[in-house]
Amino acid sequence: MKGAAQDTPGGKITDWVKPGDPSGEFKRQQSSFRDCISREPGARFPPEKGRYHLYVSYACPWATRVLIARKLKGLEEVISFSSVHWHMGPKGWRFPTADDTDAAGENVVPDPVPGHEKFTHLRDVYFQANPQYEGRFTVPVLYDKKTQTIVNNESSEILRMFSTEFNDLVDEKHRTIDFYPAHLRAQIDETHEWQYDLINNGVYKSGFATTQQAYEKAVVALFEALDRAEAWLEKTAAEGPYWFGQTITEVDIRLFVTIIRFDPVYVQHFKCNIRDIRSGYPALHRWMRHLYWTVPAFRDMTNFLHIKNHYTRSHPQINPHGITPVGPVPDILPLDQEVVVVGYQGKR
Ligand SMILES: N[C@@H](CCC(=O)N[C@@H](CS)C(=O)NCC(=O)O)C(=O)O
Repeated sequence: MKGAAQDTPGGKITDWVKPGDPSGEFKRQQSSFRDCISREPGARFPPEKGRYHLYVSYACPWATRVLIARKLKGLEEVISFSSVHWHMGPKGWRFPTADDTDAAGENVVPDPVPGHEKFTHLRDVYFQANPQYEGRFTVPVLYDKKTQTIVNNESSEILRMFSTEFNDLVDEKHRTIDFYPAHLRAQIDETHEWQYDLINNGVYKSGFATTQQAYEKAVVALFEALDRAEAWLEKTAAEGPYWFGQTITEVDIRLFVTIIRFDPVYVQHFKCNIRDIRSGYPALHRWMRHLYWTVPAFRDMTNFLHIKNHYTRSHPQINPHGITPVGPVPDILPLDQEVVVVGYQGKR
């Protein structure tokens, strides 16, 4: 049986750093399913109401990117979704059961796709799509119910598909929303380049490092990138409230999901503690709270219960007893509550 002798075909699920790799550095694998839903005539996966299902975890920042986009684009009736349980065990993400009472949230349900009644773990979906699959069983997964396969499991690509490919199926108001508008593409690409590696993935590189050197390299680079983000938001505050002025773009969505997890989880669990957001980065803090408190898609798709429990109880190599810290209290401050800034003077 698949996975009987080991957690994944490549090793244990908690092997975030390859065993024996002396660098101690976390290296993220490439996503494997890279097909696209496309409006082009004759496309293998055309946009169609009710055809696709999105598997996510509320805990996961990559998955939350596409959940936010789905809602902002008014795709609730077009693409169904469900969330796995927040706990990731030796077999990876599992579907909640009727006995689970500790994972409240919209659509936190057993696999709802017809024909999947016996599926207990997300890995079952991966093996249905490819019985020889050898990669990690990650969320998000965009699944095609019609051909019973995975279309794509790379959040940045799913996010982009949601922005444009379903426009014929949504109303006028949502059709004009474009997270990757032509006039900003070059700037968006350039911003993704440093934010992905240093911030979105930087928190993981910091937290999963198994040598002091690998950790320090990642955490220092992460905070330099946060300084850069802070400087940009400070400089452009008058044009805001979003990263590029008046329009929500991919950059807001992709950066938000990391920054919202920062104080509740990354500061302590991933040792990203040179500063925190609330007392160290006033402009980022304001930008994040504005999105959370004034744009419902951001707030509705943020589930702190799943976020805090997942990280602290699914990484025994970091937190062997699985104790979830109570603070910070609250998880996010109110919109109008400014904090006296400590530490941040533009340099460490
Ligand atoms: N490149 C992927 C990364 C997704 C990813 O790493 N998801 C994590 C959760 S935050 C996951 O499912 N990990 C399970 C595993 O690696 O076993 C994307 O952006 O879609």
